Amino acid sequence: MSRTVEDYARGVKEGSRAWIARAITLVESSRPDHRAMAQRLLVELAPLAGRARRVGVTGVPGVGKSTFVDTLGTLLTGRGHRVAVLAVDPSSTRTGGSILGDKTRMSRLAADPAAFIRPSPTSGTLGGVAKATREAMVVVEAAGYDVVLVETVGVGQSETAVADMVDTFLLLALARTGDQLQGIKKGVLELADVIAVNKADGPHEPDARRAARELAGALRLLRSERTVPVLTCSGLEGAGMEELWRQVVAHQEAMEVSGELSARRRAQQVGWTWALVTERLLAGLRGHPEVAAIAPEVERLVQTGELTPSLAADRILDAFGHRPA
Ligand SMILES: Nc1nc2c(ncn2[C@@H]2O[C@H](COP(=O)(O)OP(=O)(O)OP(=O)(O)O)[C@@H](O)[C@H]2O)c(=O)[nH]1
Repeated sequence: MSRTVEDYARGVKEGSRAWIARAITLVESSRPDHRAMAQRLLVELAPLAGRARRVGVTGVPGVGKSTFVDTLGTLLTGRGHRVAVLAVDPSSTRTGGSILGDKTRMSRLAADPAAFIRPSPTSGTLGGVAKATREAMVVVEAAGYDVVLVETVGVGQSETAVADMVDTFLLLALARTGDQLQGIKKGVLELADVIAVNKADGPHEPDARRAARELAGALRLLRSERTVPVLTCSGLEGAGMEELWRQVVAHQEAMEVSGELSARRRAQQVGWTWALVTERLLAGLRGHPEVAAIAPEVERLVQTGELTPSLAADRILDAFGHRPA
């Protein structure tokens, strides 16, 4: 018997883990009939979504994201929250396997009935992966998860994609000797709402504190318009985690008071709409038979220098039938 949108909606609303997982698989699917069902499901679930704290977590591989999310998530479920962990890992589309959101690396949370972990979708472009994660967020929120942690690793534009879907963007950093900003992309620093130097434990603690001070100083020069809290924490031992969550909540409460939170979410929805338009236009262009028919020859002519890239672009857009004025 085939599943109906009503089956999915009922299962998700009841908080059934199996139905939540199936619903996310549905929104990840690129099959046209699945896509149509997924959109109907999302319309059904949307009124129940939007009440969670949405937090992005980024940091270079090795910074300890899995351990951190495991500890933070466990702290929060211990306080009665229901925590969903999602991930955006565009590299998984190439390797076919997502490390982010891997349950075996979040052993406590994986066994926690108040938590739901979903690894990154592994098909499509960053745009496609981000779309699926955004829609998965609607599913988990409708199912009653009131904290959504979205993990990402700094590949390509993935941090921007995640910052565009959360309320608070948290950057995990490591204490390094010398230039503390080395290895952290400037663009990521600009996106961060809260920064924590992780692995501040044992013999590393003084280094981590020093790194946090230096980072805070550097940020004041970089971003004079608002102060970003720079803390230290240990995902492994738990030190600093409560204070870190307090700062995340403080960031969101300040935004709620100023009206910025709803403005941010509205702007994200509009930005998201245009991202979808771009994504679909590009997919339409690539799949267009006349474009496909001339593309190899146009590319050859560009390579031999017989056609300039600009004239080549005109030809491709002509074939698509959408040459801009
Ligand atoms: N001392 C210390 N080590 C940590 C801490 N958190 C993680 N580690 C260690 O750092 C290594 C990497 O940790 P993971 O949690 O797997 O994180 P990751 O490599 O960033 O992996 P991703 O989840 O892909 O980001 C492991 O050997 C952990 O034991 C911490 O707070 N303190």
